Amino acid sequence: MEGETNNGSGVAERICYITRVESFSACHRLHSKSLSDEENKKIFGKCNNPHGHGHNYKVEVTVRGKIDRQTGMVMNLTDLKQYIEQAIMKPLDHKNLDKDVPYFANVVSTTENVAVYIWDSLVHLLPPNMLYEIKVHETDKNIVVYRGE
Ligand SMILES: Nc1nc2c(c(=O)[nH]1)N=C([C@H](O)[C@H](O)COP(=O)(O)OP(=O)(O)OP(=O)(O)O)CN2
Ligand SMILES: [Zn+2]
Repeated sequence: MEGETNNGSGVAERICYITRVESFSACHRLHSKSLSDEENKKIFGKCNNPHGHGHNYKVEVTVRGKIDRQTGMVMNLTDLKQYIEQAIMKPLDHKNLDKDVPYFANVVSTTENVAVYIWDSLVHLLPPNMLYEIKVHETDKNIVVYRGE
């Protein structure tokens, strides 16, 4: 059957995807240091406002793996919650992304780059090859997916 692998003992193993959702609030300004003020204004428009603006971001973290026969879990969602706390909530929640998060000092705080930041932070905490996808909702209408490519 599709999605099954064999663990060598003839017993089929099932691959499953599990997702945990968290929300954080942050402000930012879209501004590139490698562009002139005029170019920034032209490209980013209202999002280049010098005083910034805020979002209630929603992040979906998806992990892929085998369902462990003994525990019935791909991984314990309580553990995933703690990794998310460490990699997303502590550094980003109620922060000015551009000023409080060193990563964004020279990286434009687009949702694409927020997704990459979250991937790079989480991938080191999770067991190897388990992180599958980061989906960031900047607004209800603007959604970015990053799969580590
Ligand atoms: N490729 C990207 N484009 C834009 C990003 C981004 O991260 N990646 N971000 C923004 C702004 O940060 C902005 O805050 C988006 O706001 P806005 O366009 O107002 O959001 P909505 O589309 O949800 O609002 P409506 O006005 O209701 O359409 C811009 N571009
Ligand atoms: Zn924005």
